[in-house]
Amino acid sequence: MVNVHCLNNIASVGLDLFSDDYNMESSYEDAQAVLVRSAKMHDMELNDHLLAIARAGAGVNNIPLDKCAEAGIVVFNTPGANANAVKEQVLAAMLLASRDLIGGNQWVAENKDNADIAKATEKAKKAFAGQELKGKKLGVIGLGAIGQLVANAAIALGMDVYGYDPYLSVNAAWNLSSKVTHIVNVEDIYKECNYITIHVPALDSTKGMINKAAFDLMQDGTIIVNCARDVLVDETAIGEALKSGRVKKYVTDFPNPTTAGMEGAIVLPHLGASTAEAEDNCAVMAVKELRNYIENGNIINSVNYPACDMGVCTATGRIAVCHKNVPAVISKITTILGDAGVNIEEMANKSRGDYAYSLFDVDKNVDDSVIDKLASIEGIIKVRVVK
Ligand SMILES: NC(=O)c1ccc[n+]([C@@H]2O[C@H](COP(=O)([O-])OP(=O)(O)OC[C@H]3O[C@@H](n4cnc5c(N)ncnc54)[C@H](O)[C@@H]3O)[C@@H](O)[C@H]2O)c1
Ligand SMILES: O=C(O)[C@H](O)COP(=O)(O)O
Repeated sequence: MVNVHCLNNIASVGLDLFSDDYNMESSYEDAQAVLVRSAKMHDMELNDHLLAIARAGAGVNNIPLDKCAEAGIVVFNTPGANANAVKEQVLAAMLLASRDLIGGNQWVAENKDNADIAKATEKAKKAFAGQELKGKKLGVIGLGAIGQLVANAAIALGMDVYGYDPYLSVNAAWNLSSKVTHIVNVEDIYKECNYITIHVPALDSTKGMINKAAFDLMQDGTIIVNCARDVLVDETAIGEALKSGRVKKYVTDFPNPTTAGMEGAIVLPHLGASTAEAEDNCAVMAVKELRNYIENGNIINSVNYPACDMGVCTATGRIAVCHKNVPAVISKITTILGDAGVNIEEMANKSRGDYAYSLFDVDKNVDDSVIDKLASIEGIIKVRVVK
């Protein structure tokens, strides 16, 4: 039985994919597999039997990725599974920032008892007039799963779209409309665009990237949309930019003591991925990733270990090894297996930064003493008999 613990609510359509071999009632302390959305895991203990964590979503800044890698815990996310939900929210955000629908709706609520509301409307409505998206310049920073969908949708709405992503994957580039103008210096986005939306992960290199220097380059009345993470925008600087009129509206999905109530900000309670469709997609993908890792040792969509996929094991046994990406680990493993009379039928060895992962399909069952010998090799983090 494999113990599973959910740190957040995970859609049942995903959880239903676990077979009877999984115990869904496990505590966190006993879990071998954990499912999480935005629960913060940085200060949580990582138990010795924890094999994998699946983030049902995109951002993984709530998970200590290096600490997990060091403990041989493979962390997965679900790339693209909630991208359409966020794209639709970004479109709504741009519209809410352009047309004062919120103010207009509030006016109606405040005047609901006025018997002459229909007449009053025609006088009052000029206070809520707005501008159109068509023909405006939109800068998209980060053209991954979400950014590319936003860019393409904005093209369809008649916007002039500028895209910036120095690490753009080939797949993302293929999916991007050829009408998107490729921007090499992010400063050009700040200088040129009426609307700017950011879709990059929260990393040391991206924190505070939209800062005072960026606002100083912008035109008056720029609209900023942030459905990625609060830390990407310098919130003191955007408060000042809103006061000066450099920024007309800041739509953010991340309330905190600074943004909640900030004048000129439209603040949403982290709703980007909160659609039934996105929650289902993320849950299904996360559970499939966990099962594939636990049952086959395969790693697909990890954010701290390399991809490694040998399909379903047809040999007698399969051994999975999380290890440091250092010389001679593989030769030491093959020597120990050879000395034990075990033949390797197939193997894979992949690395990612400081860490590596290897799978060995072998012709006989390997006893505990051999596994212990493998585990004692310098640089080996975790050895698991998958089959
Ligand atoms: N509001 C929500 O509910 C919600 C939902 C999903 C994702 N998110 C956030 O949005 C982020 C992006 O999600 P995604 O699914 O598009 O991820 P993704 O990994 O598909 O795309 C991220 C893109 O950012 C690019 N990038 C990285 N550093 C950059 C930089 N310095 N400048 C420009 N581009 C850079 C990468 O090359 C990549 O193409 C997530 O990391 C998460 O924080 C929020
Ligand atoms: O990174 C993400 O996928 C989003 O921020 C969604 O977070 P949630 O799953 O907590 O809604």
